Amino acid sequence: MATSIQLRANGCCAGMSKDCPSSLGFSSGRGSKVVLRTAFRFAGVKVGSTNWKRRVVPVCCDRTVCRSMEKDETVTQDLEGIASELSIVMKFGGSSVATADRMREVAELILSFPEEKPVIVLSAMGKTTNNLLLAGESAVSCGVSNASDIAELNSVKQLHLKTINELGIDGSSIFCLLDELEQLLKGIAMMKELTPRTTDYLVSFGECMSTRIFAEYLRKLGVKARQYDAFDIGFITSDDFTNADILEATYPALAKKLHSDWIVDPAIPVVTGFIGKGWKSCAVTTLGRGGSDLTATTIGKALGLREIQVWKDVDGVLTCDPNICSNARPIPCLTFEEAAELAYFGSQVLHPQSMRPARESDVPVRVKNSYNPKAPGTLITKERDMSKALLTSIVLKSNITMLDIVSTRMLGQYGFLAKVFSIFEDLGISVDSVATSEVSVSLTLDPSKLWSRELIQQELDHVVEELEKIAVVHLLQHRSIISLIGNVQKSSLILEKAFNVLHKNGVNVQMISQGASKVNISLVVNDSEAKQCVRALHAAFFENGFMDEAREVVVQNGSAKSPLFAANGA
Ligand SMILES: Nc1ncnc2c1ncn2[C@@H]1O[C@H](COP(=O)(O)OP(=O)(O)O)[C@@H](O)[C@H]1O
Ligand SMILES: N[C@@H](CC(=O)OP(=O)(O)O)C(=O)O
Repeated sequence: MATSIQLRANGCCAGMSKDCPSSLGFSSGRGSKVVLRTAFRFAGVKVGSTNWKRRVVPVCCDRTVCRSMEKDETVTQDLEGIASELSIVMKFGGSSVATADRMREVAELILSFPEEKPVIVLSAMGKTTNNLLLAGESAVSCGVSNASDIAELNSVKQLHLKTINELGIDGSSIFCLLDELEQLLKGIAMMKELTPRTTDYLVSFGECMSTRIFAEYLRKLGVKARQYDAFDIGFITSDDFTNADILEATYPALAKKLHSDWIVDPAIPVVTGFIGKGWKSCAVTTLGRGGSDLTATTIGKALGLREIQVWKDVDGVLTCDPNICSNARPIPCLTFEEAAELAYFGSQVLHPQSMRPARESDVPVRVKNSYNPKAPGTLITKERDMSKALLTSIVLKSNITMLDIVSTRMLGQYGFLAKVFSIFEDLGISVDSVATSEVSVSLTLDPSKLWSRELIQQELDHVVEELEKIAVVHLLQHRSIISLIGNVQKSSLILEKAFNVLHKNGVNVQMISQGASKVNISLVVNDSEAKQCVRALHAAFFENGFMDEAREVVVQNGSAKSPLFAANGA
């Protein structure tokens, strides 16, 4: 049963005690956390919840590790050059690699950080994913003989061929993929159906092409680069086509593959964002729209990297969607919790699940603008100084459905809420926000279930039918959730200001919910008035000197030092 494991890198040394094989003490050194995490992943060892301060790491030994323990082996793994070499992950979204010129600029940007050894994650070029989805839809009804003429297929072909041409690269791998894509569309036309599984295979061509083109272009510039399809290197997912979850086995598999390739032959990895491999089906899956952000944070966690950079076409996470408020401005710092809430409640800037791996591994995420690299961007970390923070961002999620459910039974009856939620569970419908009293509950349903598909009227009718067995139900459609993300410790001030604005604009709030997360207050209003409300709230909180006004009130009240009225933002 005895064992000893020694891990050394960057002046950090770790050793597992013979007497206590389920925990591991280590002598700390610079970067020891990262080194150890990387080491464990590399060795396929699962680490339980860590207590780094006490220098004890509980290790959940899986069978392979236990086996090596029984042999009383001493495993010494010199990690010099593993944890230190690949340092950051840089993800570039579709807008950042939309054309040959953009690819050139991105390559230049990457090379302007010669001290970094980055893992690159790319999305499909520009609107390629949308075009592939439209091409698939057209194929279902166009007939086999017309499949080659689908307009969106030709847009995809033209964009990629033009890019190859302009970058002056060989591109033979892309010609093969474009042929394969056309065959696939003919197949869809023949079958007259497009299943979620085929949809994922279809859209995967976008990332497979963009990464091949970019890696080849880097090589043309004299930079060693290696292209990877995520489904070949250990991105193991659930089989929920179009919206798959990353499974735990992904982390050690990825670390092993990327590290060992690097050791044998160092070359910048260029990895397809957005896609994975279903663990049962072994078919290509996708992580939901915008899923390349999640690819990047998964790699950051797997390799224990120093930083995850997500390069977009805006100066970071903004105080509001710039398409709604042209005056939206960048937020310098956010916590993982704030960013996750913002993403979950509809901000398109980050994938809803993408903060999870970063938060779990405590790797900071930086959101930057590839069109304006000098802009500082947004830094997302575990904690930030909230004493000066009030409202961070306003997020709008439109076209949601709200249900008002009032129990038909008397006050004091137990089990009402349990019954309501079991109905949603049985029907597989996710609930967003909830406000409740003892005999009634109002809740909102996400119609798009995180973009994977629309809730159809039939499903809604069925929910209402089931709920009507125990309650009086009002189904309210065309509603919007306005989420106020910020310091909910200061909710009274936020709500006072918000309701003032809404009252002035003649808007009646139909539901309020303040989540346990303490970073989000959600207000439900009619779709028709939502954008106007968001603009008015943004103007009041971020544009009209509200904080100066608030400070004045405090000064008048003789409590100028109250943190409630400190300047907004980070
Ligand atoms: N709060 C917000 N902050 C920043 N961008 C936002 C916000 N809400 C919506 N957006 C939109 O998200 C876009 C960036 O996300 P996305 O299109 O996924 O970028 P990429 O394709 O480069 O990854 C921006 O162009 C902007 O229009
Ligand atoms: N190409 C995929 C994945 C992605 O992440 O894209 P982007 O980074 O451009 O949002 C999509 O359009 O959904």
